[in-house]
Amino acid sequence: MKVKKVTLHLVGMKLVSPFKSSLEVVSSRESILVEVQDDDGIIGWGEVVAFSSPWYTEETIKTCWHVIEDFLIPKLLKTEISHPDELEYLFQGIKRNHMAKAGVELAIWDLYAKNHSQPLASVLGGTRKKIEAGVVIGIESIESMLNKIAIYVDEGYKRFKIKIEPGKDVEIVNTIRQHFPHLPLMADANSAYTLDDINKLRELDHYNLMMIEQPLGSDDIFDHSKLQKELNTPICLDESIVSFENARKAIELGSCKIINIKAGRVGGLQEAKKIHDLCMRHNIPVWCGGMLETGISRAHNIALASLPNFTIPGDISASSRYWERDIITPEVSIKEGLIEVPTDPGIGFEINREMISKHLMHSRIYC
Ligand SMILES: O=C(O)CCC(=O)C1=CC=C[C@@H](O)[C@@H]1C(=O)O
Ligand SMILES: [Mg+2]
Repeated sequence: MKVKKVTLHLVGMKLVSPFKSSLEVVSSRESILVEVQDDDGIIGWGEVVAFSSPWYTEETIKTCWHVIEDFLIPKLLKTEISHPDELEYLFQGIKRNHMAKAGVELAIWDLYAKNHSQPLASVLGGTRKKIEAGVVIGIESIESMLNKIAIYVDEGYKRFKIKIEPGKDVEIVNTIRQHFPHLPLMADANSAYTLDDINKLRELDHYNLMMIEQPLGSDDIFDHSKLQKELNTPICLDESIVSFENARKAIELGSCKIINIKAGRVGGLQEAKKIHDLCMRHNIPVWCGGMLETGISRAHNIALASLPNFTIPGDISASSRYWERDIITPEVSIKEGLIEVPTDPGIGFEINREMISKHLMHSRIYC
């Protein structure tokens, strides 16, 4: 494959309702859509999932645009590629900037799969025809969280994640458990606690949570290893796992029993696959995280989650969970809590260019 043209589209989309975690309230979302075209006119799509400000990781939409434009695209346009795994080597001189790299890498995977007339899920090694859908409820009033959970239960979701923070944790979990005693429930703290909060975190052990996601510092696998020894509830790491090497060390230290894999956070689908395989060898189940993304990244997530060790429903919900109208056709929908893995080549969804134009803030072509 020889990429002859790259187009970056910056879009801005309003969420159907604001999403609050312990770190930030997100009401609208900027995303960079990466469109690559090869010599034969075949097009692949990727998405950069960094946010506009560096609250979740250090990257932002602006840093990603800069890194992609000034460093990644010039390398890409100069190089003949036979497989997406070659990008790791091509981009190795550029430190970190995982979300920028992943945006480009995802587009190359889509292009590669379309070039081979294969669904992306198949070329990644996926084995599932359908994946189980999970949904996330941000920090809101307890009444509103209970209402939302009831609606999502009716919609068939298989796993429910709530966001927690100090002062909005045990009481909320306790109330939810009173109303939904058997709900497959987990809590994500986005690093809001320290080891000083160990008694509070121990209280959560009484509520049969599937896991507690990222309770401690985003770069702290050591304290997580201490905490996991004190808790019965499995710890799942999100922000702390930015590479295969992190995952290896976290597993060796016993810092977690579950890992949330996001292709954007780890630099792309190839690294995500490597972490998946490592976890599988160590009996660590994984699930696919979400980033309040458009249908393009959501489609990549569906393909990734079709791999065999994605045994826990991820944060992959219907397009309508976040968007009035998504930018892919058909939109992602849930039937009996399941999402079908597309069988058409590449990501298996059409891109709705009209919707992209509607939300376009800026675009640029490189060739
Ligand atoms: O449904 C989704 O897309 C997942 C939403 C979600 O939980 C998150 C999105 C982005 C950053 C975080 O707050 C977070 C997470 O930590 O997993
Ligand atoms: Mg998380």
